[in-house]
Amino acid sequence: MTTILGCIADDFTGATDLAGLLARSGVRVSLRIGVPSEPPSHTSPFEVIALKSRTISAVDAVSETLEALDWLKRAGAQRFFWKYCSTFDSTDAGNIGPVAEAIMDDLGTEQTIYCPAFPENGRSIFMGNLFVGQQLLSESPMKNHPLTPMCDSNLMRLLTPQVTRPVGLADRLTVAQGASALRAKLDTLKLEGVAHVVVDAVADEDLSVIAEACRDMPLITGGSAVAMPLPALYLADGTLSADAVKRPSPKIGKGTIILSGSCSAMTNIQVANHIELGAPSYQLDPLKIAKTGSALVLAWLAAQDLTKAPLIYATADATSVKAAQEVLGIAAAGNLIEQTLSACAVAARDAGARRIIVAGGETSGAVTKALGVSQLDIGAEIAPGVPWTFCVSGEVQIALTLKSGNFGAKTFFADAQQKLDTL
Ligand SMILES: Nc1ncnc2c1ncn2[C@@H]1O[C@H](COP(=O)(O)OP(=O)(O)OP(=O)(O)O)[C@@H](O)[C@H]1O
Ligand SMILES: O=C(O)[C@@H](O)C(=O)CO
Repeated sequence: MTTILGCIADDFTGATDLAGLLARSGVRVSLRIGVPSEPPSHTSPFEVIALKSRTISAVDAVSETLEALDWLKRAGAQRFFWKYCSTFDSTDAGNIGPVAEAIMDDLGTEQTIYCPAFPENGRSIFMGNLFVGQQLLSESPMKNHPLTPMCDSNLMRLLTPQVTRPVGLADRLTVAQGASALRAKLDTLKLEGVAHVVVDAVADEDLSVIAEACRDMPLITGGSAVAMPLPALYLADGTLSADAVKRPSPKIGKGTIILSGSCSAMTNIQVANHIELGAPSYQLDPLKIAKTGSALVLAWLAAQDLTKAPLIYATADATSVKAAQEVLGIAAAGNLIEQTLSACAVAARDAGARRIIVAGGETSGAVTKALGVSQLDIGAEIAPGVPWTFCVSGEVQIALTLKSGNFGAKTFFADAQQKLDTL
């Protein structure tokens, strides 16, 4: 089936988040891990390519994104979506702007929008400032993120140094007037030479207005939520045929492993809750692993009953993370954890785990690569932006969920298992 919307995400949990929100409409969504080496075949109307480009150099991020764009064009897509984090995570060098400009240049389009708002998960934008719940981004726990600490909340200020063309704002007062008013504002800004427009949104109704106003733009950029209304719009006008429905979920065995490399505030709560509920757990300490390697945790894992959903986690508070980073370096500490959790994922699968729950975007990127997964079918959502996915790893069918650091309820790990039992 021809691809209607080609999507590129800068991390793996972000990709499943986007795919899950698109799949809410009931349409088939396919997620590719990295740019497929094969030319497009058996494609879905919505294709999402997951990159791990959030924290790599802008030059590399641009080159990987353009490769993904080329594959999606060959799949038939004429409209594209560039997905980054709902908390606008980027390093000081910043990949979001350079990637957007490279896609715009390739498509020959003069303007795009930036809307990371995800109201269901507490991310809203007002007068260009991004909020997490009631806090400004820079005052939220995102200020302590291990890889991309966010110390400014103003999206225009964050974006301007990342791009070469002018940045502007379509504020909530315009969005509240509806799609025609927003389109008119975008046209005015375009005449003024504004290529990059941050668009305010504080509620799902705003996202519907934005999607309607921007649905024909060659490129939309943002968090997953602004893409959510698009399938219904494409179904309504016949761009998408009604037979593009999702496949039923396969039955998956009970063996489960939970791997958490996220240090977000929410994951810390979820890990604590799962331990309180009595699940077997093993805490990874980067400083110890640097000295002794992963043999100890692998031995612990080999002795576990996988039907009890054991949890292996590096999740820690900001002070412990900083202490490890000071000794090992930020990237090295992260890599060490990612490699260890990846080795645990493969060992657990080989020992019979068929349900693999991963917390953290970078962590998910590493684990998915180690599992050799290349394509995922998107199933039911466990929490907003976190779907179960189904894929083949090492010739066995597994269910995999990749949880964004801050997503999911306190009981997410139990919720995930229950959800699969009810499918
Ligand atoms: N105890 C620790 N000390 C130092 N670094 C750690 C520790 N635990 C995890 N890390 C690293 O911190 C990073 C966390 O990033 P990751 O993207 O996985 O989670 P997240 O940012 O919470 O998730 P998301 O990107 O989905 O919001 C990873 O590179 C991980 O290896
Ligand atoms: O948008 C979000 O918050 C998530 O999908 C994400 O990108 C986490 O890495």
